[in-house]
Amino acid sequence: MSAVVVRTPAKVNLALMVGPLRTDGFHELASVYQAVGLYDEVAATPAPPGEFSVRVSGREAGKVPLDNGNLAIRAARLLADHAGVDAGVSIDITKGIPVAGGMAGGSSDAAAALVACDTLWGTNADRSTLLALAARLGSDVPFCLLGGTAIGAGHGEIVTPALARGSYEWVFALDGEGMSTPAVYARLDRIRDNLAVLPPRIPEPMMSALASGSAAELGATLVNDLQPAALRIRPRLAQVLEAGRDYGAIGSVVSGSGPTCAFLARDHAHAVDLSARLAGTGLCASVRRATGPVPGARVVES
Ligand SMILES: C[C@](O)(CO)[C@H](O)COP(=O)(O)OP(=O)(O)OC[C@H]1O[C@@H](n2ccc(N)nc2=O)[C@H](O)[C@@H]1O
Ligand SMILES: Nc1ncnc2c1ncn2[C@@H]1O[C@H](COP(=O)(O)OP(=O)(O)OP(=O)(O)O)[C@@H](O)[C@H]1O
Repeated sequence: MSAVVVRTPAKVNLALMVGPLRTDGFHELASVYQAVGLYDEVAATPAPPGEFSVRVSGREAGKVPLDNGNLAIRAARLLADHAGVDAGVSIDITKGIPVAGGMAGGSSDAAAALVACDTLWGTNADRSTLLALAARLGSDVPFCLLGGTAIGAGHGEIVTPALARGSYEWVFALDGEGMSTPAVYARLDRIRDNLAVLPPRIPEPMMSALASGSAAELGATLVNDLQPAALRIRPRLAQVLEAGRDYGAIGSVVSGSGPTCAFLARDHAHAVDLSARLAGTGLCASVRRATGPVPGARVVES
């Protein structure tokens, strides 16, 4: 068989409510994820049994590990072990998702590699098996399989599609320098300073906004408990958020663990205007536009 190509999206957390630190090192979460149209492409071609390799091209390719630290390789090995196949694969990733930007780039590649290798090897794993394998690879990986708009529970790995209408116009301000997810969670713990933390809950107004499909309502309810921690680590992000609000964004929030800042625009024309104005501030490394929700990791060619 020739290459299996999978297209896989970035995510933004519309709500990221962080509960107590658990004994396994994860925080209990209540999250609303949305998949947005910034994509990586993951191509899998056959390789001799036991040989797993990865090449990376595209934006920020130099920042991505090429060894077993690459989440796509780990996903391929996990599926081979689970399915009991003596297989190998050569993986080519074309990055379009910011690296270490809080948009689940590596997680999305892991989801894509599961889907690509499952097709390449004919292992025919069912949806629940793929979701369970995804959960072992990282908290965001199951959502990257699912796509759309979904609720995340547990440490983010238990995903359920959300009742959501509408299509939303996003503008993302990228920072040149990535941020470490564990460091941002650790900073939040320091800010909280052992004060009692309630179980996380998704704010009801956000679910109503999604059910109604109103961008203005959704924009007003964007929330991220990690944002204060991300701003302490990277204070310049506060200026980026302020600039977006000044230019009329109807919602603004740090994406996941940051440093990408996400802005909701009123409509397409406003998104074009907002992205040009943000780029003009010189406060961010680059600016990208995307719509959401979009589907999760999908085979586009085989
Ligand atoms: C910030 C988010 O992107 C929001 O969706 C996710 O919570 C992070 O998901 P991820 O990058 O897939 O993270 P994982 O690889 O599962 O975990 C990396 C590290 O982040 C911290 N972590 C992650 C998820 C969670 N619920 N609590 C945590 O404290 C832990 O230190 C963990 O060791
Ligand atoms: N396929 C991959 N693509 C990008 N980074 C990867 C990949 N595999 C492993 N990594 C490593 O993971 C780190 C985090 O990168 P990633 O792009 O997944 O961050 P993120 O978008 O902030 O993640 P999240 O939003 O899930 O917390 C990178 O610094 C890199 O070392």
